[in-house]
Amino acid sequence: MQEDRIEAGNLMPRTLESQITMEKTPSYFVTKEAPRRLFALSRHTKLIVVVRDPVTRAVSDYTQTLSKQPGLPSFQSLTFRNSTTGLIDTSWSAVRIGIYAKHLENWLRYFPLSKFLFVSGERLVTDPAGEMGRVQDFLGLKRVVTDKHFYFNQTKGFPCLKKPEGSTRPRCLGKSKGRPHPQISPEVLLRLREFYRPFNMKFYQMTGHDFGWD
Ligand SMILES: Nc1ncnc2c1ncn2[C@@H]1O[C@H](COP(=O)(O)OS(=O)(=O)O)[C@@H](OP(=O)(O)O)[C@H]1O
Repeated sequence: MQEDRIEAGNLMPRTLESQITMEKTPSYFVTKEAPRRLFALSRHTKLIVVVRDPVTRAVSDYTQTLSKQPGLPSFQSLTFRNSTTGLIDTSWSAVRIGIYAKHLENWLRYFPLSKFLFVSGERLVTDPAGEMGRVQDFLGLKRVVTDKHFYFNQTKGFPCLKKPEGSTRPRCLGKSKGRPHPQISPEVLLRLREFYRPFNMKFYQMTGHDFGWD
């Protein structure tokens, strides 16, 4: 389905001169054929990628799958191909997706770096208005969304919108965003952190931006 959407440009809504069409599919970033297909469809497309610490991302991904499949094996058993040697299972999608440098390499074969904006998932939580400012600048929009639009909701533990479009009431993201994560042994997290370090360094180098994950 997702691939059909990208391939069949005519399925995208028609856009007036004054409008921007946006499409959000997280899996495009990690889909091998996506850059080629998007390039064929529209080589002038601007690309926004939200990235967070790949270790936390893996745990978040696992938490999401666990909520749908309660009988899922432990995070630890899925992380390691061989627990004695500590060999990481890079075929597990929760691990593979966080190797951002590899995915970006695939995209850079078609799109120059100037077409990308990398949004920090961490800063999106600590400074949503700041990150949204960067997004609006990148898209060539007036800075309409500012800190006036956000407040920190203590119960949710995340920033929420004071007054979303078409509503008079504040709104937080849904229950599936910002769920508590299961406790994972510090040794497993450390091993994963070591695994990602060289890929993170490469990613910082490629993007010219240190995301501070180490
Ligand atoms: N404002 C606000 N409210 C709630 N959650 C927030 C917010 N900003 C960022 N986040 C983080 O977004 C994470 C979920 O986003 P995903 O990338 O998994 O979403 S998506 O399913 O790919 O669309 C989600 O991850 P988890 O904490 O693991 O649930 C959040 O940490």
